[in-house]
Amino acid sequence: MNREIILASSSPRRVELLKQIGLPFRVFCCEVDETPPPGLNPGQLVELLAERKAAGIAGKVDRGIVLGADTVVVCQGQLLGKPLDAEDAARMLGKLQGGAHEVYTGVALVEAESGRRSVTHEKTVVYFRPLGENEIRRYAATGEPLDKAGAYAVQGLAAVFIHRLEGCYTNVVGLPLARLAVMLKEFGYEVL
Ligand SMILES: Cc1cn([C@H]2C[C@H](O)[C@@H](COP(=O)(O)OP(=O)(O)OP(=O)(O)O)O2)c(=O)[nH]c1=O
Repeated sequence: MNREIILASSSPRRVELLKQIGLPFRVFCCEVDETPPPGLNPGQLVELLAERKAAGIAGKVDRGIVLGADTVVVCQGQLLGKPLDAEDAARMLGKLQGGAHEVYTGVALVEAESGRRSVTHEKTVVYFRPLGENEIRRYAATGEPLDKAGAYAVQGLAAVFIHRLEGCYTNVVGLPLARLAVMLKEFGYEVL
């Protein structure tokens, strides 16, 4: 029988993605220190933060598989987290428009009983069409960008900005589901 999955995330997008594949799970999240040590590349950074989130909860529960994740956007070598406000969102979107950028999501599984861990990340390349200043300003004013890495939601209104994507779509939303299924299988957990 499959063990309980505990999602160590406050992200409603990750909740929706897990529901999409019919996994029974509960949410248990706590604040973790998201300040990274210097010198990490984006893949190492998202893995570290995903692992911190999962390990923090695994220490608080008796049993189950704890899932942590973290998403960042990288544009021309620069890391874009969540925007501070609409103005910051417009600045980020100005960088993203008319070109390609990468979205990295780190995924960590920690088995509470044994402490066994599996950590990895996935990268997707996203292409924005050129955007006008008014379009950027109006999108920033919708509020959609505010809690999203890189100041956009591919699953929302920003779908009209994205003309091409290389790699896993759900990775951009915040959790690479195909990768997750493979990781869970290593823990003896069958999604199907
Ligand atoms: C690029 C992109 C990001 N995002 C979201 C996914 C993540 O929820 C968020 C990045 O922030 P994260 O720090 O990865 O996650 P979170 O703060 O929402 O939740 P928690 O730390 O509790 O796990 O941006 C989208 O929803 N759509 C997109 O297209």
